[in-house]
Amino acid sequence: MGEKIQQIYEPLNSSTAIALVNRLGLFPENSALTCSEIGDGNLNYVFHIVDAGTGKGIIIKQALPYAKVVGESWPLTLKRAVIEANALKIFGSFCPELVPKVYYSDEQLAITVMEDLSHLKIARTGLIEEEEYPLLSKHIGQYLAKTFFYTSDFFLEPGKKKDFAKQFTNPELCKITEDLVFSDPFFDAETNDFESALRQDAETLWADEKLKLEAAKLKKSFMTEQEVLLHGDLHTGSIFASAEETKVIDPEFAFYGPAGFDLGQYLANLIFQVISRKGSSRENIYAHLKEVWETFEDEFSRLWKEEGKEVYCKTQGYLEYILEKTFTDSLGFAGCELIRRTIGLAHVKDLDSIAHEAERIHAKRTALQLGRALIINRQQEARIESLETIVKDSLLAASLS
Ligand SMILES: Nc1ncnc2c1ncn2[C@@H]1O[C@H](COP(=O)(O)OP(=O)(O)O)[C@@H](O)[C@H]1O
Ligand SMILES: CSC[C@H]1O[C@H](OP(=O)(O)O)[C@H](O)[C@@H]1O
Repeated sequence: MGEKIQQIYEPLNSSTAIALVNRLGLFPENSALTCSEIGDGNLNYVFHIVDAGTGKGIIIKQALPYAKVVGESWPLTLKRAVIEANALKIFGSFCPELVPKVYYSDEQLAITVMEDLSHLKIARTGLIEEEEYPLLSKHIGQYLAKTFFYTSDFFLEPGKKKDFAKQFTNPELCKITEDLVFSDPFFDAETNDFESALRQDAETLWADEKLKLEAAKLKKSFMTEQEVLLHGDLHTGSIFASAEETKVIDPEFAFYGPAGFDLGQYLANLIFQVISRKGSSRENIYAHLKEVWETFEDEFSRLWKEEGKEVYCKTQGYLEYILEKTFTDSLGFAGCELIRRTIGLAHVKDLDSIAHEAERIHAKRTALQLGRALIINRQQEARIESLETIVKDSLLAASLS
């Protein structure tokens, strides 16, 4: 790889992106390079540079000094790029087959140059098209188990873990989640975004003190429990997939937080598929819900038994306590994600793309009811089988209402 090039920040365009990869020597000299900006996320630029001769590509992701989805009125730290590059490197060291390779990163330019995954499809898009991903949830279960275990106090020397926690202090991006996931959807906040047909449902939710107390507890957990290095935004739009491969991208929200958060976001985004699908095609998603938890549980338990360094790892019942806490928390976090993506800022295509208005509103109402049920009942539903039951009960209740 070429030497480090000192830069001052400027947003790239196609020609400066090509000039950059040439300076870095990432393609053979005189390659015929083309570049297009393909970013479809809320926050950043993504440049896809392809060598027309070989078809080989590379990705440059660049943070903008503001949130792209809102514009310059929402300034946002460029430091998220260095957080993302470092998180990709750390997660890639635990599960190289599940994370894109980082070729180069530059804090000043706020860029990460990484492996081109264009041969894969964003899992959300593929799931909406009802493509089957037989290995997706097994891979995500393994990813969650390894990133959880190897960044936790069960494996790391306590000083090293605290160094990591300091390195991944990410206050501005955490604040986005604190507001958009844990606060705004539970109040009549300006950022909320929903169709007028859902106003009554939103108002009922804002008046629900029992629900708000539980949301407050989950927010506190998110803000105070430094258990593991989280991805921080593990929805199905942050995962590339095919029938054989899975790659987790976009960890710019990475920070030390409660272990159940990533799992909860993944579960919730699968649940959007249960809600938006009809009939027997839901079964495939129920299988994913079970698979991700069971793989996580098996792999995490194996790592704990074989490599656990914490003195209490051999104490009867401690592993079971940690697993139960993680699962229970994940249900609560999943509930917040379901509510947030339905009436808060930054929706999901799974629901928004339902063309028929009455069906779409019905699906969104179901997501709200299910989100509430998961948050309120998370302590009583400590088994994976109960998750399928609670989802099925909510679908049934919604169809009767
Ligand atoms: N490594 C990659 N290879 C190919 N395409 C990518 C890669 N990373 C991102 N993309 C494309 O860019 C889009 C936005 O990337 P993402 O990291 O999610 O950005 P944001 O942080 O703005 O959400 C993805 O949905 C995908 O289409
Ligand atoms: C104004 S940020 C909203 C939303 O955007 C992020 O998603 P992504 O980077 O995957 O597009 C994250 O989920 C934030 O909550």
